[in-house]
Amino acid sequence: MSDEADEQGIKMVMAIIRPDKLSDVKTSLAEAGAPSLTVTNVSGRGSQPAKKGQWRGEEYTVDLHQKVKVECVVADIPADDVVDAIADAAHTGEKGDGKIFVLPVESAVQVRTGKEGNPAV
Ligand SMILES: Nc1ncnc2c1ncn2[C@@H]1O[C@H](COP(=O)(O)OP(=O)(O)OP(=O)(O)O)[C@@H](O)[C@H]1O
Repeated sequence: MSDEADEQGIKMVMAIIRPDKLSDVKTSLAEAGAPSLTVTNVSGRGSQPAKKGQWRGEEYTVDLHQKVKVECVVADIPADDVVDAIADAAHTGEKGDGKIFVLPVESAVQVRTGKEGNPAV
């Protein structure tokens, strides 16, 4: 474990990314040594402009965009490394690339073994 990871405790890196970047992000996380993750389909709003459409002559606005939420909890790997891995893989430079948040995690339990804390992650 690196000194940085030793001091950080358990962190959750939560990223909202483009769905079509999920595959690259998974590869990047595995290469960074953080292959475990949870993925959820979400919709959300940032600065990405709303989309206008028409249905049966009526105009409608879609202000929520389809995104993917990736949650990755780490203890032995610096959260910064995980953030970099996701940011590199998810970047296009266009509006709507998403955001990454880092949250402290109070505790963790591995259900199968009953291990707690860092070893559970
Ligand atoms: N402050 C926030 N709180 C919660 N979710 C957010 C927040 N900002 C962005 N998101 C989520 O991230 C998704 C992508 O955001 P988006 O990339 O549009 O953010 P932005 O940084 O405001 O804009 P851009 O990268 O286009 O300049 C949103 O659809 C939303 O799900």
